[in-house]
Amino acid sequence: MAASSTLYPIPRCSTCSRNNAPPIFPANPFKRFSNLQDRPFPLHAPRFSAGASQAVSGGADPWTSVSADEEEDSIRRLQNGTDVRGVALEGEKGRSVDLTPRVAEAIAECFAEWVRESLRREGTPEKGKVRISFGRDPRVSGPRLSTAVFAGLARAGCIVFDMGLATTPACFMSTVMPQFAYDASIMMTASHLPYTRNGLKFFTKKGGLNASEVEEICDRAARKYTAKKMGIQYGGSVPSLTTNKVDFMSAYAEHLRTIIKERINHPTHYDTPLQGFKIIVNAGNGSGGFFTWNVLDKLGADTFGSLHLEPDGMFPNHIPNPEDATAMSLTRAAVLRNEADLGIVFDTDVDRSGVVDSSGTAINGDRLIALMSSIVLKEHPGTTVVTDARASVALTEFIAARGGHHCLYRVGYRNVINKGVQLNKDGVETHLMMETTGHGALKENYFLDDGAYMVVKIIIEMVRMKLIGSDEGIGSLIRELKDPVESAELRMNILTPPKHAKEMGVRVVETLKQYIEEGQLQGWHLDACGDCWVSDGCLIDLNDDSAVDIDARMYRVRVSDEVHGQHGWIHIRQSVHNPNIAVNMQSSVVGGCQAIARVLRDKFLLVCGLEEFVDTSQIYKYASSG
Ligand SMILES: O=P(O)(O)OC[C@H]1O[C@H](O)[C@H](O)[C@@H](O)[C@@H]1O
Repeated sequence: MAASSTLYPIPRCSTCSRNNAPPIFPANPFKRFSNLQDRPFPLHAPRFSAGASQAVSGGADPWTSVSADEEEDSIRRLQNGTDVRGVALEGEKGRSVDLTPRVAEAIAECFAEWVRESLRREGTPEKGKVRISFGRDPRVSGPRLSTAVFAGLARAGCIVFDMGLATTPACFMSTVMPQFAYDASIMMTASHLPYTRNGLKFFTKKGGLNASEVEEICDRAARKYTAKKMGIQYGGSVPSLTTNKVDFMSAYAEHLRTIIKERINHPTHYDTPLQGFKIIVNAGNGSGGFFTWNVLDKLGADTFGSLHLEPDGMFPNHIPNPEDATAMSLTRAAVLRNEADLGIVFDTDVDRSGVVDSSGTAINGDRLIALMSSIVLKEHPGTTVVTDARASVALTEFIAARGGHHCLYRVGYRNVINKGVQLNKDGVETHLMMETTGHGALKENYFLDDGAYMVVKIIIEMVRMKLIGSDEGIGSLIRELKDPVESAELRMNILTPPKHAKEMGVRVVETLKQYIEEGQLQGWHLDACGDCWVSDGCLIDLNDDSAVDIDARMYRVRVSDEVHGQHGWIHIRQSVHNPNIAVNMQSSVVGGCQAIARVLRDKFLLVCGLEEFVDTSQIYKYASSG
């Protein structure tokens, strides 16, 4: 979207109720910033040209004549990074349902059209109808929305394969496993978000769609929805709805079992290599229960004491999320109670995981990355590991001490994975890409973030250690990883109307960058370099590199003071999912994060003139605490 000339309404400040501040935005809200002037922000995909739309509909394009309205905007806003996410059920204060069956149908139809166009563009010979698989997590809105998705896919002329309850990585695998090899797949999930939410993730054989591709699909769906609502004819009649039920999860589970058996190659019981191991799974009532009965049990593990395996779309126990404190502490307790060798925590759709070792230590975030790095570095000495830029300095040291290279990159699992793909293309061997949220992808596994596959790697290592006579357990592999002395994550909600939130997020983040570049925040220096495999960590985060699909503005800043020298960092970015700005900090000195928050408050927020547009209460509270 080009810099707009819109004057923003002055919102009411949530903390002080001021609402009569003079407008601070000039006619061009980006005028003050020379680096932003005249540069279109890639916040919205351009509208399709008439030609492009004709290619879709095969005739004159009636959509371009439909003017945008608030409903269209709300459909476009369902794009959340690389996913579609929205409210599917009533029950959230201040939020109405925006992911309705009709909207889901329009999005599914547009995805199918997009797939068909992509296949044609790539010159893939058409072998009849496009085949699309579909899976979902157990959310209560799932069955109703699924019917709508099937209708959208059928309307676009696809053959639909219904996998039923499935995981996100399994959906991708259904496009590459030879006996299935669907052209594309859709997973209906809202990951760890509350039961009222739902969403869609899209895959082709090349992997998950990027943010700009999802943006394009949502934009098209918004116009299709409006056209339909206005009664404009844009396609033939809806074909009769037939879906083919397919038991893909059994095939996928067998695939995981085969990997475990082959790689452990147990000398005495090849088919049951997990005999003698107690493993606790906490599926959080999401889609991950299959891993217990269809993988671990069949390989001989004792999974007695596992938690929340039954799918329940109301998630009655806790949020299925390896970052969730309750999920982790319940799993730790179960591991200790049952004297288990390992505990596993999956998120709802199993693209993320965390583990607990036999001593009850939670291994998620940086620790999980360290554990996976130590395994992968043994297999691929000297490899580069890509993570998001919220990883600790200690993690960089841990990877370097094992001969690896650490590339710190943009937050967002797709960004991290794409960076790894790019590095490999550039000749920099990169086998592991992991986000601190628990998304982890391996080069050996299609660069796919698969929480179950990550756990498979850890289990194989655990058994191998035992086979060579070590009783130390997998926790011993990360004994040398130091925890940061302090770390904090705070949020600043954006107070503008939703349609301006992205733009305001850009403005706040870029204004802070400008202050830092001008030296107004003493001891703060932007962390950026152009080399991706230096051993002390690196960060390419230019935000305006046209080669990179920018979904959110973000910067990491090194922070020093006169007493300690460089003692920490602050990472500031637009949230991918919500109208807020995320602020992460780490420091190696006690009180360091609070000192960073004070500088942010006093030298930036209080003076930048943007305070009216963001809720700074969390920063203020943290800065003045203690
Ligand atoms: O921007 P936020 O709201 O913090 O969310 C950011 C996170 O969202 C999801 O969980 C994605 O899977 C992560 O890759 C991303 O880092």
